[in-house]
Amino acid sequence: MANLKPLELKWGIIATGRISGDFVKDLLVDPKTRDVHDVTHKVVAIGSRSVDSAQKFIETYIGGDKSVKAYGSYQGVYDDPNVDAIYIGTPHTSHYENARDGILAKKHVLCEKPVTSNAAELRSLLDLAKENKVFFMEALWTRFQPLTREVRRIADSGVLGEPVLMHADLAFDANIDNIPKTHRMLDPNLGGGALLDLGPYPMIWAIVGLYEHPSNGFAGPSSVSGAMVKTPITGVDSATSWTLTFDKSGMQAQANLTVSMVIPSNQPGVTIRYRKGVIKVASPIFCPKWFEVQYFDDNGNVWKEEKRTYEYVGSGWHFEADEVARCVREGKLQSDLWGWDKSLLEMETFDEVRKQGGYVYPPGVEKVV
Ligand SMILES: NC(=O)C1=CN([C@@H]2O[C@H](COP(=O)(O)OP(=O)(O)OC[C@H]3O[C@@H](n4cnc5c(N)ncnc54)[C@H](OP(=O)(O)O)[C@@H]3O)[C@@H](O)[C@H]2O)C=CC1
Ligand SMILES: O=C1OC[C@@H](O)[C@H](O)[C@H]1O
Repeated sequence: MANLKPLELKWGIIATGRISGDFVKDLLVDPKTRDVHDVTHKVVAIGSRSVDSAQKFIETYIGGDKSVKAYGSYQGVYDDPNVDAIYIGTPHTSHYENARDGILAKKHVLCEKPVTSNAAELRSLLDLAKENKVFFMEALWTRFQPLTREVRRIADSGVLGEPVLMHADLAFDANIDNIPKTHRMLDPNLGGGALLDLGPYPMIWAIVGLYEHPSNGFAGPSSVSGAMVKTPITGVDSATSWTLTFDKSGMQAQANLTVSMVIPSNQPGVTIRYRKGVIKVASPIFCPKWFEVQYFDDNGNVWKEEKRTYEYVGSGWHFEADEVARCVREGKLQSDLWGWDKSLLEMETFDEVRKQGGYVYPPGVEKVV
């Protein structure tokens, strides 16, 4: 790797909201600060519904760099021959159309979470990515952070035995009594609610902890059971709980997952309980900075404990960007770490939990059913 000339991936950014700014700040961090020498990133185009917003974004985040093109439409970015890959930072319910248009223009795509509004939209995008031979990935940034890779390595080593039970929780206070009903967290037309916005994070930990565990062998859950609390403000879920049972291939384990957008604390994080120990991952679970492992003796007493902490320049979104660049360099259509099967498991789970919870999108939201 270190001997290769670094690949410079040229990015076009779709939308100028909060997460696009966070992502671009991380793209501009020198990869060497995280010991990455095989890929680099360059932002070459910004697309917005308003050219003024695109220009303002360039001034705010890219120091007014005149070489970056500002477009008053997303299509301008898709059509720009200088763009290799697009990053989609629009609300959930636009992801399908933005990704489709980008793929049809033969751009590689990194699309924010949740990747689509439902599993049918995602399946349609995966077919299109295959047909057009472009890389496609949901921006589940947590999966690429060094902490998550290390949790996987320890679990894979077998030292903790099989997983049995896990809990992953993410909550924050979205101030729903005071934001407009048209805000993306509240508006069902924008896929509002806790499940779609926060649910990808408990899911990534269930996938890392149970689905990916060697004794499960990537078998899907045998059951999904969920319940929702709906806010009277717009009817979207303010809190949701769901349970996944993994017992199709020898391992017998359950994930209990919870999200809320009305609690101002994101404790308790993630706990994965194995037959011979436990891994506790700190909150916030989308970008934890430490985890600890307890090792049990034959009587279930702790005989060893260790804690690992992580620090790096930037906020943690650059690791997913590095993964995109490496996959593009290798001609891959999907990532080994967050492949299409995982986004599909996430979206199929959300479809089922919404069905059980009685959350029906308004007509026209789902572009593929
Ligand atoms: N990975 C992470 O850590 C995070 C991921 N996210 C994900 O990113 C996506 C965007 O979230 P966030 O940045 O907070 O949202 P914002 O509301 O801050 O920004 C969304 C942007 O999308 C564009 N847009 C296009 N259509 C619409 C529409 N109908 N209504 C509003 N905006 C629209 C706008 O950009 P323009 O005017 O330039 O076209 C807008 O600025 C969500 O899917 C969310 O789940 C969000 C936060 C953190
Ligand atoms: O991805 C996210 O992570 C952090 C939350 O604040 C945000 O609402 C969500 O979109």
